[in-house]
Amino acid sequence: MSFIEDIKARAKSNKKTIVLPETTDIRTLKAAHLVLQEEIANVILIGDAAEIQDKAEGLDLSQAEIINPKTFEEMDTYITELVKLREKKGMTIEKANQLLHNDPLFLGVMMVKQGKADGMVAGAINATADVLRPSLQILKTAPNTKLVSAFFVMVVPDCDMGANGTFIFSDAGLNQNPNSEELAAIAQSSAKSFSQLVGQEPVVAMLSHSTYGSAKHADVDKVVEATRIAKMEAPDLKVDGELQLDAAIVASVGKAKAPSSSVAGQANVLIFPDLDAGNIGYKLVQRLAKAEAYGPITQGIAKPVNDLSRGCSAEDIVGVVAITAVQAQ
Ligand SMILES: CC(C)(COP(=O)(O)OP(=O)(O)OC[C@H]1O[C@@H](n2cnc3c(N)ncnc32)[C@H](O)[C@@H]1OP(=O)(O)O)[C@@H](O)C(=O)NCCC(=O)NCCS
Ligand SMILES: CC(=O)OP(=O)(O)O
Repeated sequence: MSFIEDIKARAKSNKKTIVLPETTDIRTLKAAHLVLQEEIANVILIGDAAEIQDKAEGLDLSQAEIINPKTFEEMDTYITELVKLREKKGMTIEKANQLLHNDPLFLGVMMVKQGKADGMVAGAINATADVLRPSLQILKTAPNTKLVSAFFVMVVPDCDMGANGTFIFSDAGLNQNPNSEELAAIAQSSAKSFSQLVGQEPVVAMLSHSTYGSAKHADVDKVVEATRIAKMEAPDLKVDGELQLDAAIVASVGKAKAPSSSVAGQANVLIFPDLDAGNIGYKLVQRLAKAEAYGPITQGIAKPVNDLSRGCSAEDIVGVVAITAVQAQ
């Protein structure tokens, strides 16, 4: 069974409700149709029912719950709750009323907060910052978590590296220039996400342009320190660095460049030194190696809200919905 078939089967076995706020986007409506047809999750769509049906011509959305902000009966409660949550940050009844009526991303996140939905997926037409900011502000980090970060599950065709071609690339979506402590936290969260989603032992490489001291620079020092912290905080985790990408995933190169490392050549969780590297890296592998790329999936957030690339397909959205449903179980 492929990675995504396994995730879909797990989602079906304990069905959750996922809200999709971007209903002016046809890929989102196609994805909703497929999610309902494959019985992966229950779906809530935000918008005007007549407009959605019009746009979704030929698609069967009869099983979706459509919520129009203008007529949503719980709106007053949501406004009061949002004010309570963000009063200290300047939220007023007027602002909450404005946001919840006019910004489906805020209404979707509040549905997750209030337990009406188990998770949200958006980002097909909104930039990552706009998708993640409401969830960071309203849902906050999960207990015992320092930092929310975002990863991609990459499934590379015809590849015997990683877990038979499956990898986590992290952080590829959220933290722009993580320091050593933050990189160590991203490594530990990503290892847990790999175990949860892929079901195999994580082998974590802290990536750099240097392997075991082959280059000298402050950027290298940051990764060396992050590796030290990750090893100290998670002594049972297979984690090593600093490693170049080839030393991390190609057995023969790993042996040549870092012969004493038990991670080199075996890594399936790749921790990038900053968001430039992570975001460019995942897009290179997706576009040139034709890998499936699911994400950005968030980790460390109190309830699952996941993002998409604006370049996503309807099938990508279905995959992220299934992953979100599994995270919610
Ligand atoms: C996500 C992002 C918008 C957060 O930015 P920000 O400037 O910190 O946003 P805000 O200051 O409005 O912070 C919102 C809240 O989230 C919290 N927060 C921000 N980043 C966080 C993180 N990584 N983990 C946990 N909480 C975080 C802040 O503490 C703040 O909480 P508060 O309002 O209760 O005090 C920003 O990190 C970003 O733009 N990242 C890059 C996204 C991107 O473009 N990716 C490339 C494409 S995938
Ligand atoms: C994840 C990502 O890069 O998102 P977008 O392509 O929408 O900027």
